Amino acid sequence: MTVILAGAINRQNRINNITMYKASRKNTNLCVYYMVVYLILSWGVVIILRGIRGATTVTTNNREEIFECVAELLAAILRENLLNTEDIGAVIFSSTPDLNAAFPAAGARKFGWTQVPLFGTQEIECPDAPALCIRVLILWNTDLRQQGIKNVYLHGAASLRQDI
Ligand SMILES: O=C(O)C(=O)C[C@]1(C(=O)O)C=C[C@@H](O)C=C1
Repeated sequence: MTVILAGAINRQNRINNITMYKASRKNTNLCVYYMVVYLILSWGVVIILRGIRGATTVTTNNREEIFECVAELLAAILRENLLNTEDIGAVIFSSTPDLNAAFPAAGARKFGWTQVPLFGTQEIECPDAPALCIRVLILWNTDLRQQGIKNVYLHGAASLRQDI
């Protein structure tokens, strides 16, 4: 009686093991299948952090004018690059030493970039460079190549980088 019972349990164990093995094989196959589909769909789509440069000048060290010019510059960069602000990693502004009436970052917030990390700094005083100048570097997560980036230089800053 005991021998018959032990034989039956052994047989059941073997069946259970085979069933579990088949189930795990099926799961592995499914995983491989999903990985292959994912790789095919994402083929060639690589998101990289790239920089968009821009600069503009104001005519006086005036808060409202700084805000207006920052808004104008950011709007132009958005338009040229079809930017989605969700994809912006961070934005760095610089102002020439003659500009202290307002932070360009405050202008960017007024423009609507409330969730974008913003930072400002002072540009070095270079005698040959345009005065009253606000520069920006936008760090953008994009699948574009460097040549696809449109940099925007407005007003007195238009002469700064004629090569790009
Ligand atoms: O692109 C500008 O805004 C410039 O003034 C040019 C330049 C450069 O030589 O690349 C010079 C100084 C700035 O800090 C950033 C860039």
